[in-house]
Amino acid sequence: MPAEPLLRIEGVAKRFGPVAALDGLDLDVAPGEFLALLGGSGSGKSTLLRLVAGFETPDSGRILLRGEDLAGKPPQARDVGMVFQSYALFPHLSVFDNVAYGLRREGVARPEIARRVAEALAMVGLQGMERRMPHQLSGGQRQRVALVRSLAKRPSLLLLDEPLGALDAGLRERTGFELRALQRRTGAGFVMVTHDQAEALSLADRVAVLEGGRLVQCDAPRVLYDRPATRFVAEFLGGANLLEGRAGADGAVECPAVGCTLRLPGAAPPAGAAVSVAVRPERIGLLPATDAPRGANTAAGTLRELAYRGEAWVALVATAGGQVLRVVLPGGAAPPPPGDGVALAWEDGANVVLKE
Ligand SMILES: Nc1ncnc2c1ncn2[C@@H]1O[C@H](COP(=O)(O)OP(=O)(O)OP(=O)(O)O)[C@@H](O)[C@H]1O
Repeated sequence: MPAEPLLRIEGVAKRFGPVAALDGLDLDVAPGEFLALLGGSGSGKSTLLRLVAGFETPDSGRILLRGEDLAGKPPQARDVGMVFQSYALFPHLSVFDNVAYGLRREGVARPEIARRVAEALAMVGLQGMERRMPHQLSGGQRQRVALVRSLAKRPSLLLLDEPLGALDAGLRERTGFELRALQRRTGAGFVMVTHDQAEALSLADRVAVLEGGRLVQCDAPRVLYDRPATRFVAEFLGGANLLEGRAGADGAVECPAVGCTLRLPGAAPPAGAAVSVAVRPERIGLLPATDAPRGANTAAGTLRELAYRGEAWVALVATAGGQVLRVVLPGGAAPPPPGDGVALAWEDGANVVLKE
């Protein structure tokens, strides 16, 4: 992280009556960084964007853009653009006029407006569509117009609130890639709200996970996925299995709900300590009961449910201890039929010890 972040959020709190929408949040965004804000409904994601854009005022804390405190600065005076899920194009204005709108309001000269609009539309492959009205565009095209409209003023920070939420799955992925390319080309910092974890992981440089108005973890996608800090993050991202146990004198963790012993990577926990461990479903191998391995990180069980998803199988296995574990196998695997006895096995490195 460079010395001066593009955006710095320091201890920001915001209440709406009895609801603490944000509860003392600290977060930095580096210049040119793509940050995703991920969290469940009501976790405070939109409130955070609205505070940065200037549509709401924090109760306490500071918001700095390139070191400048934004307190008291109206939205239009901030070097910040915003894109909403609902496109929010002016229906009675052409594509050209929609993109030119903000530039005209700023008093930019006409030839410069024409140049910037053409450049903006070319960036998202919409050249030649200047005269079209919003209703003559597809959903994906409308969202691209909304995107470049918000970038026409060349803000150093772009806030995006569920920008892909209204698009269907195929278009969502393609527009996501375009968004990413656009971000790289403009060099602007992007902060995107989403509650789609796959979208956050695939597009962002870092993902900030919010829970109840607090930041629970902010890391690169791979780190967040492989090393979730808390139970919430582990469950929210990829539906990890949560195993509870107690450390023995040898450092191994007995897990009665599964009927297994866990061997942890790294330093052994003190004897008697309660330990929570996350194990990703795709890190667990599934074998016929006849090939059951012995020792740590193995469990016996019965295959309860099996679902084919094309690129993967999802299996639910009721373990000897009673807890049901979720296992994801590659689509090319040939799992046994439901009802069969199975054995599960995973490596030490798959055991991620959670802080809380
Ligand atoms: N203007 C408002 N008046 C009253 N309560 C509000 C207002 N705006 C937000 N809240 C409350 O603050 C909390 C956080 O809301 P926010 O919209 O930031 O969540 P979110 O994470 O964006 O949720 P979603 O994913 O559902 O959009 C919620 O409990 C919400 O009901």
